[in-house]
Order: sequence, then C-alpha cells, then structure tokens
Amino acid sequence: MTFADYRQQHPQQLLSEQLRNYAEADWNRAVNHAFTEALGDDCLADAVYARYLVQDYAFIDTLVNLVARTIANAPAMPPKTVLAGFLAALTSDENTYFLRSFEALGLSETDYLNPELHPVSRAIIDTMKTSEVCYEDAIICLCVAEWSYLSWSQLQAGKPRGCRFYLQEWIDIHVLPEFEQFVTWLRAQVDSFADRDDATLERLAKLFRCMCVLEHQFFSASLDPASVTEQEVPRV
Ligand SMILES: Cc1ncc(CN)c(N)n1
Repeated sequence: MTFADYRQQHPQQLLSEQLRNYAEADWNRAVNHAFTEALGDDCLADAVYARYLVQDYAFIDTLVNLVARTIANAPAMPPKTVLAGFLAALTSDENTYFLRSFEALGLSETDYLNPELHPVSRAIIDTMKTSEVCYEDAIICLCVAEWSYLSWSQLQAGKPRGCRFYLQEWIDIHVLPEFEQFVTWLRAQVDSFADRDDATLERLAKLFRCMCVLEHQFFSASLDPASVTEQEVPRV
C-alpha cells in the first residue's frame, strides 16, 4: 500500500500518527525490543551495554551536526530556539553521561573514539548526513530517533530502579519532561508537513520507516552484532 492510500483510509489521523502507524510493525519492534526490556529489567550484561554505548557515541557527532544544520535551515526563529535547546542538552548533559558511563564500564578513549562501525551504525550516520540538507527530512529523522526513545523509555521507567547508574540514567534522560516536550514539538513540526505534495510525503514515509528499521536493528546488533547483516540494512 502506498502512503497516499494509507492517508486516504485514515484521514482523521495527524501526519505523525499516520507515519507511525504506516510503519507500525517496525516502530513496534524498535519500541518493544529485547534490548530495552533487558535494560529496564537491569539484566543487560555490561559488555553488551558497552558495545551499544560505543556505537551510539560514534554518531553523536553526526547527530549534533544534523541539529546544527537544521537550526540553519529552520524557516523561523521559534524552531531555531527549540532546536538550539536540544543541541545544548546533547553537547552538555548527554555528552558527559557518555563519558561518565565509559569510565564506569572501564572503557578508555582508545575503546570509544573511532571504533569499528557496525553496518547499522554506518547506515544511521549516512541517513542523517543525507537528511541534513532538507528541513523536512531532518525533522523526520529526529522525530523517529527521539520519539522512539521516549516511547521505549516510558515503558521501562515504571520498573524497579536498578543500581547501575548508566542503565538507569539512560532511561531517566529520555523521560524528562523537557525531553517529552521536545518530542511533542517534533511531532507538531511533522504534522505541519501535511500540506506537502504526494511525492514528498511518500519520500518522508519511506524515510520514517527506514529510521524505524535502523532503530530496531541497532538494538539487535548491540545484543548480537552477527544478527544483522550488511544486506539487511535499509538505505534511503
Ligand atoms: C540509535 C539511537 N537513536 C536515538 C537516540 C536518541 N537520541 C540514540 N541515542 N541512539
């Protein structure tokens, strides 16, 4: 089914809902993954979390650049202000979270700077770089990345707190009220794209689904790098 067909059948939904529901199977795989379940249950092995965190830190640079470019491409001051707030959080609290966690996990700069990238990490970096030239594409990438993290974190946040700060804080960061407000804002930006032409919306739907697949593959590859092969990784 094309996204245009899906929209015609569900005209009452906002664009962000239509995009998520059109990509439902992959969205659900990302938000209800065995990796995030184990993280919330405090039973993820340190070695697995370290592997995840090293790959995640490898694209923080790309994410920061994506947000910076999106500030430059934003059509007005209000979106620039919101994105600048997110950029500040990424480059301060989130960055120091990674550094504190690496230290606690016994990882040195040699381990976490310039690691060998898994094909999924490479694809996320490439997708973000390709998307940063267009405001709509960049907002779709950010929306999937941050909305899916808010969603899985909300599912895990009610569980008994574990004692490894790096697991607990990763959930806490993604359920902060200001983070939830940022996701609400991203969804509203996406909703405002509803008047774009069919070809653009079809492209945005493809990008949205691709990002959902990359998010769940990223978790799978963290549990077992061999479980996701280069051929299975989608490219936009
Ligand atoms: C793969 C991935 N996707 C999203 C996020 C949330 N910023 C993240 N840290 N890592």
